Amino acid sequence: MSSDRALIEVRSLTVDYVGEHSVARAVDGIDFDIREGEAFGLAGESGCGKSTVAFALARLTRLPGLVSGGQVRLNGDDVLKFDKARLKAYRWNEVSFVFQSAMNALNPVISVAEQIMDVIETHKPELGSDGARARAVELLELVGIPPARLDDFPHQFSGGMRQRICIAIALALSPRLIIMDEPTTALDVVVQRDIIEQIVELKEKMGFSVLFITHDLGLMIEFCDRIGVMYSGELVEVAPAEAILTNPQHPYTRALGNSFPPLTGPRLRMEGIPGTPPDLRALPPGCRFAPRCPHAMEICRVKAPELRYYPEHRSEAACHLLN
Ligand SMILES: Nc1ncnc2c1ncn2[C@@H]1O[C@H](COP(=O)(O)OP(=O)(O)OP(=O)(O)O)[C@@H](O)[C@H]1O
Repeated sequence: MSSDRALIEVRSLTVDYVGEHSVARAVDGIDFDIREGEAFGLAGESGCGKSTVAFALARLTRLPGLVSGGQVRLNGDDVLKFDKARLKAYRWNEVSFVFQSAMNALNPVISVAEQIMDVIETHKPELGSDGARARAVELLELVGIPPARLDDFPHQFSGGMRQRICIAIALALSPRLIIMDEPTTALDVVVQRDIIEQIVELKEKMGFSVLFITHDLGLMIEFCDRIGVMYSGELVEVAPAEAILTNPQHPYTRALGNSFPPLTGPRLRMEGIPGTPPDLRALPPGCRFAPRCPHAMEICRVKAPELRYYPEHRSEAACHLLN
């Protein structure tokens, strides 16, 4: 169950990719909260900045990427200002990650036991080797892998099982937030769904929050409590998943929804979104979606709309049409 209390508060987060001759602002001053126990999804077309946000939250931004402004607050402390020692405690203990390629990051010549225990022993040396092994057994059971396989090597597992092992490692220190960036994209649809259902179950049982990124909007709507829709480095709508599905406010959210197959009902012909997102180095004035928006008005081309809360729709949206 998610609460109304914020676990992570993102404020005016800005991330640039610095080139020799230009700067691309991949994330431009975004604000959102991830609440305790909630699954928060980030949606949007490829290149809109989702992974850049995930990396910034985890303090994993690397050059040419540069967090150039804003805050990521955990219990009021700014994660972006953590020193090395605090960062060590933050990673794995408070936040952990499962990326699409995570399963390939497992070392093929080191047993699963050692790889799980390594994370535990590094961060909780007081448990000792026996304690770490007992925890590893517990974790494998949690993600549905028979503990008898603890001493096997990654190559002896299927892709789906390797990804479950990565989830077990991410859960090892009972973090409060797990960042999942396309965690199941490389897997077949049935395995994807199994794994996501298991994550939901674990989330309910253990109470952690999830930041979930996937190209599969249907899966996101099913799995997430709230969804933030990004376009061109900005959040254009933040709302409960159900509202994103049934009552989207921003024309981009609507267009995104129409470009995905429906969760249920007859198969319809999908409409792609005409046009392409703007070049981050040459953004249009006004609303960034205006050049592609079927409803664009004069004001949209000159004045950028602000993200505002519309209680009647339970949605925050940035669109002049709503004013
Ligand atoms: N290392 C980099 N150097 C320069 N630009 C980058 C770099 N990484 C990402 N970008 C740019 O930043 C923008 C945001 O990229 P990001 O990967 O965060 O988007 P995304 O929404 O996660 O996309 P996808 O769904 O394809 O993963 C894109 O325009 C991308 O080209």
